[in-house]
Amino acid sequence: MKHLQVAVGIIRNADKQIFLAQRAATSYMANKWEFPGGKIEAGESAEQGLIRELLEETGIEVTEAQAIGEADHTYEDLRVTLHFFLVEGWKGEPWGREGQPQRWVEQHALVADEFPAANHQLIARLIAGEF
Ligand SMILES: Nc1nc2c([nH]c(=O)n2[C@H]2C[C@H](O)[C@@H](COP(=O)(O)OP(=O)(O)OP(=O)(O)O)O2)c(=O)[nH]1
Ligand SMILES: [Mg+2]
Repeated sequence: MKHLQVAVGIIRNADKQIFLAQRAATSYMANKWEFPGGKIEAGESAEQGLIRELLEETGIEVTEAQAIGEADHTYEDLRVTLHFFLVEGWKGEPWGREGQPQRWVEQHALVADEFPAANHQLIARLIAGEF
């Protein structure tokens, strides 16, 4: 089975709102909301992948990122390991650079069911205010 290493950015502003993007209608797990990010390439660290993906997908230049854990999950035909980073410092203003719908959500108002299953445990910890 294919196994992807994925860097994921929880972009959080001073009002404790988190930036979300919606997956394309044609993608795997279509229309789910997600934290921006993507596949870590060969030779890249997780943090390097994060920085590259957030620039590609949201236009920001990450200046502060803290690793807050990993989640391993197997979907029907795909295994993913998500490397989560809390991003609280950046240059620019995030936007859906690849045309994806976007929104800011209060950390405590996140809804786990809007996300892929691999995110559910982390969403619960965010709602509980662990970070
Ligand atoms: N970006 C992101 N991916 C997630 C999350 N949760 C989750 O299960 N995934 C899965 C979906 C994908 O199968 C996998 C890789 O993400 P991706 O599709 O964004 O990869 P990418 O940006 O490199 O995509 P592409 O260049 O191939 O279009 O991780 C999440 O919160 N954010
Ligand atoms: Mg992506």
